Amino acid sequence: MSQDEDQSKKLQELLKLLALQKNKAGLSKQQEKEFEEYKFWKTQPVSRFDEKIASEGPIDSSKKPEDIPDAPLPLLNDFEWCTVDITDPAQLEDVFVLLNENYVEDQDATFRFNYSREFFNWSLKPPGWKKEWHVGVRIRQTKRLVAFISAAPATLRVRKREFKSVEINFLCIHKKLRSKRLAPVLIKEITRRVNKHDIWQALHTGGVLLPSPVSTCRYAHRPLNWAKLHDVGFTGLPANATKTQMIAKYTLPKHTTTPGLRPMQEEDLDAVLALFNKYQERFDLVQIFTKEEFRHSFLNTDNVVYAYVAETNGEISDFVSFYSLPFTVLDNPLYNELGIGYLFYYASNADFQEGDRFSREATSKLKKRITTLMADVCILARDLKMDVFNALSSQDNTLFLEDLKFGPGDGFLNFYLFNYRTIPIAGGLNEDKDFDPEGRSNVGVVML
Ligand SMILES: CCCCCCCCCCCCCC(=O)SCCNC(=O)CCNC(=O)[C@H](O)C(C)(C)COP(=O)(O)OP(=O)(O)OC[C@H]1O[C@@H](n2cnc3c(N)ncnc32)[C@H](O)[C@@H]1OP(=O)(O)O
Repeated sequence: MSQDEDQSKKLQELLKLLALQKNKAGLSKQQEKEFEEYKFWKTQPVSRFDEKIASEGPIDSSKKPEDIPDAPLPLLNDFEWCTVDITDPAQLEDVFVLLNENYVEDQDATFRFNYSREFFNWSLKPPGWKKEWHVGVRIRQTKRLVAFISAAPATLRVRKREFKSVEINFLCIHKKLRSKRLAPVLIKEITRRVNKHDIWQALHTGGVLLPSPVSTCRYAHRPLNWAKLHDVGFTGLPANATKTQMIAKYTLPKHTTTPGLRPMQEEDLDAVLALFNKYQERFDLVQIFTKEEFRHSFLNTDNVVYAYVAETNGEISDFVSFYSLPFTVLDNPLYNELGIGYLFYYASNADFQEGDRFSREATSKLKKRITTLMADVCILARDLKMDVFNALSSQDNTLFLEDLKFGPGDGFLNFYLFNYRTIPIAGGLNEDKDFDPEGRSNVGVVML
């Protein structure tokens, strides 16, 4: 293999790994499996792939908390259930080690997601979090943590209906215990613990195809530090380009250009939340934030989340945020970490005066504003030493992805609602799975 081919293969691997972040089961292509072959999922309140959905709403609303068993399903004798108390540093460490060693890794184990304690503290403890929703399985003898699943409370809106729900995340089974049908047991246990709180719906995402996605989005990646990606051997040089040309292609301006752009502060919360709520109205699947939840998500976030506003003449016109989740680079003499930024929530009043979000006028105003804003976000991320910036085809993102040189990834992210029948929601992709700037997306929720 020539050096060029080798390097461009590495780039493909990197992009795939970036996509794996949410394409966590490591499946980059949608697999073919009939509904009846999903031994576990066919027993759950989820829609079939071919279901014609006439009306939206809960699939099973017959149960009450008192109908739900008080005890978990039994585990094999070698294992025991536990509630992981993540306020205890030693137990947080257990989760941290399990996930960093078993969650997502590329095939040659060259890179690993470098989740930090701060990241878990932030994502697992939103207001209203419950200790018992951090569920673990330990080896009875050694007490080693070998599996984990978490739920976090969230109010969702699907089209016009709001309901209490949870977001399920960080399902992880130790590599040595895979394919032993432990995942369904963990899912049933978290369901039991959530149902006990009279909550019957959940949102979750993954690369793996299950019955049935309410939406599918695609990842996009924007190199911020092409030279570093090239130096660590990730980025190949296209046959007809020089290094200088590639660096020039991805070089961003020195300074941001959105007028009045600055970090968000406590005093901004009311104005930003009002702007955000109004912006989110356009989408069909959103999380509704209380002020407290909004504060938790975007302020004092320990170098995990970065939130900015654009303020001119005392008015906040735009809000944007992104989070950091780096890779550890193993066995590389030059670098031991790759900084990775992920676009999180944003809002802009650019098209508020226009009635129809899709009109030519509205589209052009919003596209102009958020293209500048997202270029600035890339600059801010670069200044924070991030090397790549990721975004999905959700929200209004397809308006700026191409112009800002985000390349399409080969990872797709499926959104699932548990126990809620929904007519599919646009994920920002056309029939060929390319970004769709005309149709855009009606997914307004961002999952970690
Ligand atoms: C109301 C409250 C409700 C709360 C619950 C809502 C639902 C929450 C659902 C969970 C949302 C999680 C959100 C995230 O965190 S997504 C992140 C998932 N984590 C990873 O990818 C990390 C690395 N992988 C692993 O640790 C394991 O491979 C996992 C744990 C993923 C599967 O372990 P394993 O490979 O050892 O398999 P098994 O033999 O035990 O079990 C096989 C069964 O499990 C089904 N499976 C496989 N992967 C997933 C998956 N990602 N979501 C749902 N189901 C999945 C599979 O189709 C099969 O069922 P069926 O095909 O026979 O039917």
